[in-house]
Amino acid sequence: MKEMIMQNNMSTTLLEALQAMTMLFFFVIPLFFLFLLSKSRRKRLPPGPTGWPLIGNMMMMDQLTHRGLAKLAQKYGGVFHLKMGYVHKIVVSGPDEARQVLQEHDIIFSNRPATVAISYLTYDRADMAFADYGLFWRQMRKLCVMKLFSRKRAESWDSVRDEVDSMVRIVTTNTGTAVNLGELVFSLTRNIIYRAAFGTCSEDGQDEFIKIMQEFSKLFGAFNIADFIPWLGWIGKQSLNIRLAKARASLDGFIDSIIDDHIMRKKANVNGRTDDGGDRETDMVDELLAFYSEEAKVTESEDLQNAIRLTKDNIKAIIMDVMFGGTETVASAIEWAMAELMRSPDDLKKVQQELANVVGLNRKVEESDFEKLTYLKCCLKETLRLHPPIPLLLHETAEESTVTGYHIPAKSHVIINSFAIGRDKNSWEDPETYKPSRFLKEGVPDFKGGNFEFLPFGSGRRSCPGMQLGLYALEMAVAHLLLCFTWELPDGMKPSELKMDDIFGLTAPRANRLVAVPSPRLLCPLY
Ligand code: HEM
Repeated sequence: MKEMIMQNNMSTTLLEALQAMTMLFFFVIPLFFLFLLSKSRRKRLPPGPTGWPLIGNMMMMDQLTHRGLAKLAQKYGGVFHLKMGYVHKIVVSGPDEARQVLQEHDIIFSNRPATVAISYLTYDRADMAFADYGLFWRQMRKLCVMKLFSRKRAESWDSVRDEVDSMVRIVTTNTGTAVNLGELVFSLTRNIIYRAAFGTCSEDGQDEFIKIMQEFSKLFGAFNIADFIPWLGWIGKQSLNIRLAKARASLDGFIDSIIDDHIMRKKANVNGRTDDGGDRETDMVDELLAFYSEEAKVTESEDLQNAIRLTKDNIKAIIMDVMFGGTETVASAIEWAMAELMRSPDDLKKVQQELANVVGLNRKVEESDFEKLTYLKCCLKETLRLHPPIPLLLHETAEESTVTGYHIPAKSHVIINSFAIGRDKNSWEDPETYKPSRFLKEGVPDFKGGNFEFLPFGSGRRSCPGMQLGLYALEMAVAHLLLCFTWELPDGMKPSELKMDDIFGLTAPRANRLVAVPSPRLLCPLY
């Protein structure tokens, strides 16, 4: 009996062991392998700091500056990932990764991210800079490049010359005293663009317009939770909407009257002539009105006139693009160029000697002089390398893609850190040092070709359409400031004491305005 019970117990244990083994072979092990397989197949996002549930890395919001992101790139590499609420942010900080984004997969990466504020202030992306890549953007860009920024539009180039002359005149009357060069060059570029856009330089109008632009700029950068977690959009919605509506109403009030005035002149058939019958320069509003219609239209046509019709909202939005794209960028480049030279007296001496040799001290700089002003060009390139006026290029993916093997989801916000790329230690020797002579060497990257180590104007489809005009204004302004004056820092300040901090916004200008004391240098009065 005892034996029978023991035998029974043994067979039960054996049965249980068999059942356990069957479970293991047929369920647990296959499940384990399935798990491993799915893990290996799961798309691998680029590395990055671990985030919190729902908010992701939103606590790191203050690090989303060109310097903060460059620091994170040292830890996580040339492409890394952050999650801000529901939004994937992909940060590109290496030249090879930038090449993949801007060249290899450029169509996928050519959209622009737009916040609630940006969409509202650009009349639902009726402009070029914030329009997504597609037919509308393509025809709009063609129009802007051919009609607004081209070298053929001599009026814009003339306004650069005239306004540089006015600036030199102001400095001439202030020689021997400390001049706020920063303020001066900011008003120079505002005058250039304002005149190129509206054909006038009225100071009252400009003051009002600058205030409107400043409010736009603040709203573009304002934090709004709806941009990251849409269902929390009710927080602060009312006050933001009031500010947005007020800002756009001021712009409407300001530009509508200018547009109406231009339309009236066009109807009266006096376009191109002043009231007294003389020639009137055509401005950007005139150029855009040639495409005006009550309803917007865009077609595939090769012929520009059939390709696109613009409403007043389109015209207003494009004018804002030009104002934002062309003022702070050029002004901050001129101010940084002068500051770097003030801190590097040997380079300053070399450039001034070159100007004296090529131009002489008894005439103004001509456009044809620039090809011989080699060292000046090196100094400007070195400035743009260390201080790219737009330090972060903002793109968005139209569909999912990959960068260096990592998965990039559709609708990711892609930040190309041009500031970090210009200081990449694998691409540049002694990257933090201002050394213009590096550009004298053969094979050093330039921003005009397909080099991804140096991206002050971006590269590919969304690169800067105003580059030629911007460079012309930069070269003209710096060349005249250095040809016509010698410069000293105020109050006996030594070059090494000049502060070089920047601030982060749409552009990265100097944190402290550059102040310097000019002395006359020309041999005869030209101004
Ligand atoms: C030193 C001067 C300038 C610099 C460094 C500069 C730089 C840039 C950069 C980096 C971009 C973005 C590229 C990208 O997202 O990949 C850009 C775009 C743009 N820039 Fe400039 N820019 C300058 C002058 C100008 C001027 C003078 C204008 C117009 C008068 C202008 C109009 C624009 C516009 C409209 C865009 C948007 C293009 C698009 O989205 O298709 N820029 N610029």
